Amino acid sequence: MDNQVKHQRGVERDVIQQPAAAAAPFYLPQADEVEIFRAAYARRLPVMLKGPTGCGKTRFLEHMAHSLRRPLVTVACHEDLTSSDLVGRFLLQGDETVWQDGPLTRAVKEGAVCYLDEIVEARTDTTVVIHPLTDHRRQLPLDKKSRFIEAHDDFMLVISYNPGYQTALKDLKPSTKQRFVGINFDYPAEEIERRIVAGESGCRDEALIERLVAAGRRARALKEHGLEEATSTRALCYAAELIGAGLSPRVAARAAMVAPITDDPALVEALEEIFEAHLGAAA
Ligand SMILES: Nc1ncnc2c1ncn2[C@@H]1O[C@H](COP(=O)(O)OP(=O)(O)OP(=O)(O)O)[C@@H](O)[C@H]1O
Repeated sequence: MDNQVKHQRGVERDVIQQPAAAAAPFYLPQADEVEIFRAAYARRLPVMLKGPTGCGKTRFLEHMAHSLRRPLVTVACHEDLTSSDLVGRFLLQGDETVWQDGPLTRAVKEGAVCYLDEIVEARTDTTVVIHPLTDHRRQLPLDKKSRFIEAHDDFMLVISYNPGYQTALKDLKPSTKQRFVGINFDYPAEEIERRIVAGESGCRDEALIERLVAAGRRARALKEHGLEEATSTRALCYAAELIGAGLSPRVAARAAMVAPITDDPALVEALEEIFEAHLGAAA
């Protein structure tokens, strides 16, 4: 992707996406998320995208950043991520010590949308640096340089939060959560999910899409019966892609929606039964 520049130093896997002239990434709205996001952006309020894995949060933000013509800086947060990874640090270059901005600092300076994906995973000191950015101050503290920087007028902070993943030990503090406008996401309604799967995979066989999505949705219900991870819209899109690449629907469903999520023999059997009922025998 030539509109993406990967920065490997400072923080792993943060990605800057410049708004390309091409069409916005395909995104089908589920409810009023586009209106809420636009209103929040108009007032530069920080936003929290809440919802389970693979339900469209990242795609939504890519779409919104593109339509608002803002660059998008994405940081996949992880348990070793510290505030210095976000803000920046002094690095030794030859005999010199030079300051290198982290992805959050770059976004604050350039007026980008900064997406901290699963910030709850990061070290708690990261929430300290985002607090002054989320209120009227719109400032980023650079402790190591003993100063604050003012956010660019167009800067916006967005975090994601998966309510299913939190534990008593690992959760955002209420005082952090209430600094954000929350937008709820879930797996889309069936008709919308069919259109997403068809749109993403390019599959024109409506009957097949209908059966595949119906099967995925039944499999999703097994989350209530011990499946750790629900069958996501992403997994359904993968299955449709595999079918497009020549696999039989059953084999594609197994590869995209069974193997990655469970090894439990009883659950595998239950999933296989669902896919056989909807998609026929494996070829
Ligand atoms: N409303 C939608 N419109 C278009 N595509 C969608 C939509 N929802 C989901 N998808 C498809 O599902 C895939 C996964 O969505 P996405 O990566 O946005 O999920 P996510 O909620 O950010 O997941 P995670 O929490 O795991 O990061 C997308 O790449 C896209 O193919």
